[in-house]
Amino acid sequence: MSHVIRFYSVTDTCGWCSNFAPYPIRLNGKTWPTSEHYFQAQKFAAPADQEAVRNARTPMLAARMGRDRKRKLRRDWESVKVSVMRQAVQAKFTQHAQLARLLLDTGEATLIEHTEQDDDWGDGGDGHGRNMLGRILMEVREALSQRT
Ligand SMILES: Nc1c(N[C@@H]2O[C@H](COP(=O)(O)O)[C@@H](O)[C@H]2O)[nH]c(=O)[nH]c1=O
Repeated sequence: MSHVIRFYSVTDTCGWCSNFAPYPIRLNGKTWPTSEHYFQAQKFAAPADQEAVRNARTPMLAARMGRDRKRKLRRDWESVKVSVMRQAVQAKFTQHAQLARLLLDTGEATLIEHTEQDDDWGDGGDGHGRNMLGRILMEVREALSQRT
């Protein structure tokens, strides 16, 4: 029977689903300490701003910098953010074989980022959220399962 997996904190069950999990990715010719660093840095057009986020000591600090509107958000962010997240998550799971295995081992389970903090990437705590991160993880799982 298919089941539901709710994740959020890196230390919880399926914490490796979180973008804060410590798995570096290579993208755009650089190494990013976590998929969160990459995602947050892409909010900015200025290379110096991107680099500052890439160098953040923790994913939480990267998220804080990415959310700080003292840096100038790129104008098209709302229209590109889902593809940026897809790119980050895809890189994470194709560049770490052990993560690809863990994701495939979730089978047909529904993956849900469960948090009251976020009703866009997460479920909003009570299921009203869009769960975009969970959906992208399931898309990436589907793509991995079709690889030969
Ligand atoms: N909102 C949230 C987390 N959610 C994560 O934040 C990222 C999206 O960031 P943004 O689009 O800037 O809100 C994405 O990786 C999502 O999974 N995490 C956390 O520790 N704390 C938070 O409050």
